[in-house]
Amino acid sequence: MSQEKYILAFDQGTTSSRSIIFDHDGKVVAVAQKEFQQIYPKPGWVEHDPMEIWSSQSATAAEAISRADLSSDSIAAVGVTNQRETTIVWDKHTGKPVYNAIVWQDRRTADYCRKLKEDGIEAMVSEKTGLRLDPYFAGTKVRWILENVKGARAKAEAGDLLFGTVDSWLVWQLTGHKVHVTDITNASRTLFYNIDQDGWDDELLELFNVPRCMLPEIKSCSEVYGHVEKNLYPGGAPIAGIAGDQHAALFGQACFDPGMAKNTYGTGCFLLMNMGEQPIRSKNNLLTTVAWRIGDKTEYALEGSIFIGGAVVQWIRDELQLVRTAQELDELAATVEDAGGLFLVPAFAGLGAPHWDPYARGAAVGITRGTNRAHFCRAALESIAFQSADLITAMEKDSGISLKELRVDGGACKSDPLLQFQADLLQSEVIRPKCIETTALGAAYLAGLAVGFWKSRDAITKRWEKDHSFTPKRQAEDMAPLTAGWNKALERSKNWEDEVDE
Ligand SMILES: Nc1ncnc2c1ncn2[C@@H]1O[C@H](COP(=O)(O)OP(=O)(O)O)[C@@H](O)[C@H]1O
Ligand SMILES: O=P(O)(O)OC[C@H](O)CO
Repeated sequence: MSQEKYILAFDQGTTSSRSIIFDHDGKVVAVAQKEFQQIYPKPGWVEHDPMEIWSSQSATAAEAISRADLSSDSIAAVGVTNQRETTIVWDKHTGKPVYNAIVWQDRRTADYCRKLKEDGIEAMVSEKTGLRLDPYFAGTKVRWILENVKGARAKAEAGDLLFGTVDSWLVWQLTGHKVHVTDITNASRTLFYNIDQDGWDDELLELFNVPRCMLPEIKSCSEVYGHVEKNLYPGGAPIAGIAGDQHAALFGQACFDPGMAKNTYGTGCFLLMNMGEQPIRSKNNLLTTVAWRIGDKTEYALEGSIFIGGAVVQWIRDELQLVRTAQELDELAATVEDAGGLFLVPAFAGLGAPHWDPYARGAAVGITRGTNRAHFCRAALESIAFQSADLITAMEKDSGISLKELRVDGGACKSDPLLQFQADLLQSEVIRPKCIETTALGAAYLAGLAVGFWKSRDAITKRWEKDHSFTPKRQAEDMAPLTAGWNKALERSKNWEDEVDE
């Protein structure tokens, strides 16, 4: 067994839990991954079982440690990164969740958000939080649980229930129900966090009718929060880094200077641009979010969030069953030059930035007698790139920066046809790094910095390595009609559902 030290990152994503062990060079030593059940109780609703989130995550930790043939004491620190906004409420005495986790994609609070908007509340909420009144964020989900789960409100008010995003839930479990914390990036996605005053906001808590005593303590992204219980893996290791997955990916991509941006092509797509030490407000329907806090220094980012990215590939594979694997979809998409006039708008969970329409639903338009399987595959990949390009247009307007290069990561960035089309649409360079597990890597770096495993950000910048660069092959004027077609298709998908609540 090795005597060297390593960092273990817990990457709790929307569709799977992963544990990845990194060495001092930031190289992957072992990976273990476990998918878990997606629960769709009604159209527009998405839930996870919090106990399965925990059991899948802890099982992968044990498996990764065993695959690398390490003992728990070889782990210098643990970093935690997570699907954000997904909301869990549990009983602090029994440790049992009072309801399933309500997932970030869940639209059940759309009508409530609409009512608040009609009451003219959104400007106040956006001003305080940098977010929007959209079912995406945790706040209205917590309220839904308190309103709809029998006995929950009374228990919450008596101080018997705790709320947490997935990071809080994992740390609570890892520490044997002792530590109830969150980090500032996850806090900044709740609708309870005041971005200027840097703390939970009483006016917002009152608006959503959520007792303050349920909330976790807000911490930085890189410090020791507690230690893993002895009977768990890796027993005794310090938990020393926490960040929401998109913030961790920005860190893992070494986007440390203002203007540097990354796009993660996972279940959804999330584009973040480092904005430095000022929380710049978007005028183009993006979000202002905390990039990270290390020590006393907080840095901010502008974010564009797309709800369905790589998930459209899964949909083609699992629901339409046009292909057996994502790789087959890439290969088939590469057999045609274009989508033959087909546009697919995967608004399955409404539209996120920059449209923010929880009532939008998926649309496929431009179908002709000649439309075939390959066109569907190609249109699916193109839809991911079109949505991302919409974010970049908004971000360039907000930041005044014309993006010269985009760093990419996440499962779907393995797709060459997707990244080539993205470069053509953006007319800029799209760069895939050697390590595309940048989310886990970012969490590992945050944990490693806290315990002195790595000394500085320079050490991280030096370790970032390019794998492949996609440069535009088509002219801007060739792409313009495609963008026009996409915009027409988008309009067809908007404002489709009338009601989302029960
Ligand atoms: N070769 C590929 N081409 C296109 N999409 C892919 C490919 N491989 C994986 N994906 C997509 O990547 C997504 C998974 O990425 P991942 O970063 O693991 O997601 P998450 O962290 O959101 O669970 C899936 O939606 C899958 O369809
Ligand atoms: O699980 P992912 O990687 O799709 O990320 C989900 C996001 O954090 C939701 O905001």
